[in-house]
This record gives sequence, C-alpha cells and structure tokens, in this order.
Amino acid sequence: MARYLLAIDQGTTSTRAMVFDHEGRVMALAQQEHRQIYPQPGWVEHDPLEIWERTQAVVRQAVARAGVVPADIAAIGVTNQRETTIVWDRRTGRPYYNAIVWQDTRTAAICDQLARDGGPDRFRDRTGLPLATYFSGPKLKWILDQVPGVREAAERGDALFGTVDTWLIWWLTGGPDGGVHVTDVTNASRTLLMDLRRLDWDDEILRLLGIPRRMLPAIHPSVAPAAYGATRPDGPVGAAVPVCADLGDQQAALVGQTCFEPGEAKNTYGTGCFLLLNTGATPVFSRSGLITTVAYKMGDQPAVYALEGSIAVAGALVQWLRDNLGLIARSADVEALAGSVEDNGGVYFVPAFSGLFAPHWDGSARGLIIGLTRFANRGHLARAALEATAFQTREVVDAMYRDSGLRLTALRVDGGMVVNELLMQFQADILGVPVVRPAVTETTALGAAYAAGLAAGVWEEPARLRQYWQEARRWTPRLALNSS
Ligand SMILES: Nc1ncnc2c1ncn2[C@@H]1O[C@H](COP(=O)(O)OP(=O)(O)O)[C@@H](O)[C@H]1O
Ligand SMILES: O=P(O)(O)OC[C@H](O)CO
Repeated sequence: MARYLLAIDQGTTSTRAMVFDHEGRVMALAQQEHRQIYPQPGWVEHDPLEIWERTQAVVRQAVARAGVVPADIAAIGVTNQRETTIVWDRRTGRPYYNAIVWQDTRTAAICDQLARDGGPDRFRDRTGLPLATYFSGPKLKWILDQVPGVREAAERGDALFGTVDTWLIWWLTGGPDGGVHVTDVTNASRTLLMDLRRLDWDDEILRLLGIPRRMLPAIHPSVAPAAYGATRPDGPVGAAVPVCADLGDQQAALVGQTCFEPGEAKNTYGTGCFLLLNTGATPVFSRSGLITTVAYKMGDQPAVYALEGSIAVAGALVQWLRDNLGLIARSADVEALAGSVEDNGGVYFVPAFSGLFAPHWDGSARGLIIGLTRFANRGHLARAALEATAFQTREVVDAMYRDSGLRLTALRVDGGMVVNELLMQFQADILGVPVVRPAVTETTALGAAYAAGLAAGVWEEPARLRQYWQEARRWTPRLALNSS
C-alpha cells in the first residue's frame, strides 16, 4: 500500500519538494531558487516556465533522495506563494506574460480608480479584502488591458488564468494534453474575485473588473478526497499519483502547525511575514486593517476561516541588505552583524518596498531608514532590519487583539527567518509573550502533506496530527511590555 506523501511548496524565492512518511517525518527535501525579475521600480515578476522547470527538477530529486518508488506515494499536496498571477494559452502552455508577483505594485492606478468609484472597502464585505495591489484581480485586469491579444484569447476560451497552484496542477496533470484547470478556496480567497461565504466567483466584481468568467479555474476544497486529477506517469513524479490537496502557503503553514481550533495562531517569517488566526466556521470581518481569508476546507465539511495580518517585507529586507547594499554575503550573516552592536543605536527601518500591507494598506508608502547619526554603523542597520520584522508583527498582533479580543498566550512561528535567535528573542520581548518553534520548521510543506494525507485517508481526522507537533525551542520575553 502507498505510504508516502509528496508536498510541493512553490514559494516566492524558491521551490521545495518534500517527501514525508505517514507520521509526518521528513524523508527527503530538494530545493531550487528562481529568478526575481524587477523590470521597473515597484514591479516584481517571475518566469512561469522557469517555475515549472524548477518544480519538475525538485520533485525528481526529492523522490530519488527519499529512495521510494513513485507508486508508493499515496498522494500529492501543492502549496504556493499566493496572489501571484499567471495567464497562459491552454493550447500550448505558453504564458502570455511573466507571472506578476504578489509584491508588485503596478496596479496602484487600477486600485485607486476602483476606490474612487466606491471606496477602498467596497469589496471587503464580500471578499474579506481591501482594494490593494497585493491581490490577483487587479493584476489579471492589468494583463487583460495591457498585453495585446489576451482579452480576445480569454473571450475565445484560449487564455487561462491561475495562481501558481493552478499553473502547477495544470502541468502536473497533463498541461495542454488534458491538464485540469482548478484552484482551491484558500487561493481563490486571495483574488478579490471570490465571494467568501458562497465560495464562488462573484459575477458583479468580475463585471466591474472586466474579467471573463470562462478564463477562471473551478474552485475546489483544499482537501479533496476525490482528487483534482492524477499526475502523468511520464511526468516528474514518474507514476499516476492523485493530486488531492491544494492550499495557499500561509494556510498550509497553519495546518502544518496544527492550528485547527478557533483562537490558534501562527506566524510565518519568510520573504514576507504572515500571521493567521483560526476564527472557525464564521468569517470575522476586521475593523483594524486585517484581512479575512479562508483557512481551509476539508472535503464536504464547512470552510474554516482566518483573520490574517499580511506583512509584505520581512526576510526580503535581509535579502535587500545582501543584494542591493552588499552589507552581508549570505542572509544568515545578518545575525552576527546585528549582534555586533548592543542595540539599534536609534536607527529604524520602515521597509515599505511594496507600500504597506496590514494594518495600513497604504499603496503609496515607500521605504524609510530613520534615526541616522554619525554613530550609526552597519551593525545598527542590520539590527534595525531585523527589528522591523518584529515591530511589524507587533502591530498585527495588536490589530488582531482589537478585532477578536483574543490575547495571545504564545506565538507559534516557522519559516526561513526563525533560525535567527536574535530576531526570535527580540520578537518575544516586543510582544511580551513566548515565541515557540516546532521541531519541523518546514510547516508549509508539512501542511500540504497533512492535507494530502487527510484526503487520501492516511489520517482519518485533523486531530490525529496534533500528536506529531513537538516544541523544539522557546524564547521567553525579557522586557515587560504590554501587548495592547
Ligand atoms: N538567518 C537568517 N536571518 C534572517 N533572515 C533569514 C535567515 N536565513 C534566511 N533568511 C530569510 O528568510 C527568507 C527565506 O525564507 P523562506 O521561508 O524560504 O521564504 P519563502 O517561502 O518566502 O521563499 C529570505 O528572505 C531570507 O533572507
Ligand atoms: O512564498 P512566501 O512564503 O513568501 O509567501 C508569500 C505569500 O503567500 C504571499 O501572500
């Protein structure tokens, strides 16, 4: 009997494939980065075909490294950077344009125009989201309006839209040769085009944005016992394996951290930083600048919702110190540099490279470094960069408290930055609650594997998965700060 689970985690900076066993243990990992394309200030693109190539490569490597035969893989779960928008030709698989990445701000004028006509919160009631450049709908409108021939192709039925999950599942299940065109409720909830309660595309918003419905994927549960489709045996997996889970990466991390009860929360520190609070079967609408999103939907069961604080720039600021300023050679070096000074020396960063997301939603904001004196050195800049992530998280935690009345007792964390001891300790200090890291920090891939295993019957119910969550590290606050 097939015993292993394959998770594909297509993130902003890299693509990972991981094989897990039926107790959630990591068997193998393969990872490859892809190019970040910055054609103009504020624009961020990826090459969709490069992402598909990287995905194929890491899947082949992970399956080989795990030493399992492909037929022993019970199910595949896909998880992805959310909102990033791709439009391609169903006849050839050729993208009409590069993927427009979630951080890209080119749709500011579209959002401003829509807000002038009905206010920045005109779709919040139906979609859970403010009008912002972050979401897919305005990006799709930009492609339809700006790239010659795409609107006609969409109306003919030749052009398909998808977020990265949709793009990968289409290729995995056959591409131009019968690939399925699907997404899940979590990814669809990031488009600004889905009605959050009905879990279906909203025809009025589609009309206002001029988006032909026929180019949109079918919306499915995140855990799909019937599977969206099977992989092509001649593809990278090497067998016909059901693809039966699909979740946005932050929702997958919530599942990977086993936050299945209302009131449970996690914060993922990657390129950006995303705090999600499970609010149960009813969507909670924020008055404090958070967004309302689908956390997951398991088969026929009702959807579970979350409040989310999205921070656009966290690890991306460390990358910027490395790539744009040359202050460090590797991301990990930021810790030693920040540790070379006692404190921030009065220096603060506001990394509004993509405007500011939660809780401000100010698309016109741009980055700042303030508090510079002759005293400030490279160490102070590094320290201020790390502190910016912790301060932004504090703002989001405060907003979450205002919205839900829920005071955190501890914060579960994961993502690429949580190896940074200095940051994690400062985060505990600035929040005034313990910060807790689990043994498996690859919670995004783990969540996709859990979802696939639940769909395939490897585990009967989510509660079973709690036994695998293990605390590996805890930072307790050293400063007495209030969290409201
Ligand atoms: N030791 C470290 N300290 C601070 N930031 C780090 C460290 N190691 C990696 N990072 C940052 O973490 C991010 C990568 O995390 P990851 O979870 O893989 O991101 P994503 O899923 O967004 O691609 C990068 O932005 C990198 O700069
Ligand atoms: O790929 P990550 O981990 O940077 O996550 C990106 C988010 O999904 C954007 O909403």
